Amino acid sequence: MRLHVADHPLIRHKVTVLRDKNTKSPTFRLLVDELVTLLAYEATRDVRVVEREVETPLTTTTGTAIADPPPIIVPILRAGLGMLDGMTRLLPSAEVGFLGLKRDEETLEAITYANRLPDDLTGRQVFLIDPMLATGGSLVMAIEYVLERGATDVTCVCLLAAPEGIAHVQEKVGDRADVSVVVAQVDEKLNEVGYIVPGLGDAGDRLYGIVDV
Ligand SMILES: O=P(O)(O)OC[C@H]1O[C@H](OP(=O)(O)OP(=O)(O)O)[C@H](O)[C@@H]1O
Ligand SMILES: O=c1cc[nH]c(=O)[nH]1
Ligand SMILES: [Mg+2]
Repeated sequence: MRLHVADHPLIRHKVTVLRDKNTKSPTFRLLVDELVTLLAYEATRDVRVVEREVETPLTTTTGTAIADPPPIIVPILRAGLGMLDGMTRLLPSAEVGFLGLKRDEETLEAITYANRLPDDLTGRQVFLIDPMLATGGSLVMAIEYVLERGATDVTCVCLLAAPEGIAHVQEKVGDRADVSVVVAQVDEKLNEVGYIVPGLGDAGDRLYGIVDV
């Protein structure tokens, strides 16, 4: 697994406002969207492309186009939905699949409750989006899900990660070079109930305002 931690003052500034417990859902949603745009720039560095001829007003030259079939973006519901618009803005030709995972807050194990993805993902490039990588259980489940269906290039885009979660993903994925994690910031640790510290709380609740769904 490859790990890329974005290190940019604008990203740090926006994450700081996200962390603030007084930041309300409308601002939180806006900031998540802006952060995805900044992170997606790095996360799409290896997006598959082909050469494409283009006629300028002066001549013909060789340019670049997103390859076909296009990548598949998979938001991990609920919180990952907050990152979807930002990703599709940069990759408008991408297809979108959905994976609903909910962490059991007692056992900290992820449970799948929804799946709207093709069974056959042979050779496809997939972008998994979820703001929080805590124990890593949810992300590992999502990565295994798409790899088992044949995906060959998986990029995970997260906002905050705990070192424990990164280690867990690393252990499960091993040295596969076609799985990468791009994250805005790596936090200090997980607390005793599996929350990222300092973190930002429950990303789904903060995005959508509903607690305990
Ligand atoms: O790394 P983990 O320990 O698995 O935790 C991270 C997961 O927890 C959050 O989702 P949650 O289960 O709260 O669902 P939600 O998006 O519906 O709030 C988050 O969006 C991740 O999917
Ligand atoms: O800190 C955490 C951990 C899991 N899920 C969240 O939304 N936040
Ligand atoms: Mg949640």
